[in-house]
Amino acid sequence: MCSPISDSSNGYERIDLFNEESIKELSGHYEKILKIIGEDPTREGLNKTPERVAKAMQFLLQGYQADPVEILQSAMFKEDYRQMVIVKDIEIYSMCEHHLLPFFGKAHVAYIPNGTITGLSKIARVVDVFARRLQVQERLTMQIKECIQNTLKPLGVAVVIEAQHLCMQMRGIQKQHSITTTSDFTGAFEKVATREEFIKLISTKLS
Ligand SMILES: Nc1nc2c(ncn2[C@@H]2O[C@H](COP(=O)(O)OP(=O)(O)OP(=O)(O)O)[C@@H](O)[C@H]2O)c(=O)[nH]1
Ligand SMILES: [Zn+2]
Repeated sequence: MCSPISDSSNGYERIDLFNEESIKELSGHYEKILKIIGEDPTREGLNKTPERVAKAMQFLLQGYQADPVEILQSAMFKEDYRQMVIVKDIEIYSMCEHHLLPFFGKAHVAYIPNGTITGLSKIARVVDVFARRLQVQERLTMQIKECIQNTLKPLGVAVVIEAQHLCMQMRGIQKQHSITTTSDFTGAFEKVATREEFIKLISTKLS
């Protein structure tokens, strides 16, 4: 595991994004891949590519190095607000664990506090931490829900993710316009009326 670059306890800033040892090792593998696909890794356009890809992978998969529970715990405030809090249209960029190709779209997250609220940005950070790992969309949806439910202990959590999968667009079945929607709910959101209010609010566009 990489060593921390900062002592911050918010669970995200301690990520050591560009770990030299793993970049070197990854670069060696990408150089071999370039050769196997019939390229010349020494030609001008490619000679830095293995390192660039290694850094890109470290960036895209940085979520393994962050602790989402710590992120939420770093900004929890006692507050008596007991209505729905929704953070919607959180853009996600994740990587399909079957093909190592991106899937991307939006996450909508809601919770109903039970005496404790969290910083709004922390919700988006939690989404990012789980998205920046190898994933399937269903697990990503569940992990976000479970993390918020178990850490904040609200009256309920709702998560909806809408995403396009490049493995279904650029290759394989090649369906360019298909969108996958996943959702998961706990507690108060199991009540149909509450869930409908959430769905209505995430579907409404501000003018
Ligand atoms: N449920 C789920 N499936 C996913 C996700 N991302 C990719 N997949 C699917 O994972 C499946 C892997 O199926 P396989 O038959 O083992 O792989 P494949 O031969 O490459 O399949 P095709 O994509 O159909 O060509 C495919 O159906 C993908 O569409 C995801 O987030 N959730
Ligand atoms: Zn895939």
